[in-house]
Amino acid sequence: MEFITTSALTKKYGPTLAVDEISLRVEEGEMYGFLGLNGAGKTTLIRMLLGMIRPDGGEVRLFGQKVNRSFNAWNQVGYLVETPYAYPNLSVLENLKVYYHLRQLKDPGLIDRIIEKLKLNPYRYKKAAQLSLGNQQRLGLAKALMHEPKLLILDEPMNGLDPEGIVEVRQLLRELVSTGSTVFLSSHLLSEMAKVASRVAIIHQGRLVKEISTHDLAKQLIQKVLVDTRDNPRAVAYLAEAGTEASLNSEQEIEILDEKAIRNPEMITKLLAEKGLPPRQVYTFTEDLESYFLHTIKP
Ligand SMILES: Nc1ncnc2c1ncn2[C@@H]1O[C@H](COP(=O)(O)OP(=O)(O)OP(=O)(O)O)[C@@H](O)[C@H]1O
Repeated sequence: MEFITTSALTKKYGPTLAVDEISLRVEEGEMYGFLGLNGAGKTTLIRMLLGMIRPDGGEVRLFGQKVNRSFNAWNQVGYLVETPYAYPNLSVLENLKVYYHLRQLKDPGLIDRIIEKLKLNPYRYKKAAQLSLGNQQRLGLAKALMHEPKLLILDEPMNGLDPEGIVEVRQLLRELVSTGSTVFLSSHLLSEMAKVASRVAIIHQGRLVKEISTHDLAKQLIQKVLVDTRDNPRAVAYLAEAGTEASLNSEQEIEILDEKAIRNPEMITKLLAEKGLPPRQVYTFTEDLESYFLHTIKP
């Protein structure tokens, strides 16, 4: 079953076409990524999915039902859009209680379970306004998830989280999908999307420019290993002798595009260490959305 269907969905702000005839289909059980640079139109589309703003053209259907005033399945939808906290002067617990009552929920255990799940226990009595951005984001996610919706619509859910928080939210989203939820999430971070979503729509200036499986997207991304030693020209020569093509980039770092090295960068470390040039730094680089646009989408 299609959980989200948009048909030629359009929104204008004056002369700006924020969303320009976007048609999408999200199937039940998918983790669907909505990827675009800042200002691409992600938030505008999400607001239309949630019935927060009216389209100027086209329509939205959730679970096959048209989103309008008589749409009656909001209890099956959880969402997080931009500023996550609603009541800055209330504590985390009070915020969740308000939300519990607003949603007319009937299972008091839900609040404790969601606090546990989002690791908000240490901040239970802290005012929302005093939380770090990452914990505000967790509180927003707690609200989105508390009523155990079938469909989650999340605008940049990784925003403000530290690397550890990103890994936790990533795991949480995967867990939700593995237990049958459907997730639609937006991001400007291509590498993050490639890790979580199964399919990705790429939008640019309001238009859908590509819909691609993350498996195929990963194959199209430029990856390389960057290495720094105390004598990079000599290291490049050693690598060439060993059959690994390498070159110096404009920063005079060693750049290796070889697939084997990308899969196993330790082999480079080992080889150079044996030649007396142990690397000071070895890291794998995966291009970002701007760079991907440059070689695929922009003419
Ligand atoms: N209320 C509004 N009034 C006028 N223009 C708007 C409004 N909301 C959005 N826009 C414009 O519409 C375009 C799309 O904005 P939108 O916020 O949807 O993009 P986004 O992809 O979510 O970007 P960001 O990640 O920066 O929020 C932008 O050019 C933005 O300036």
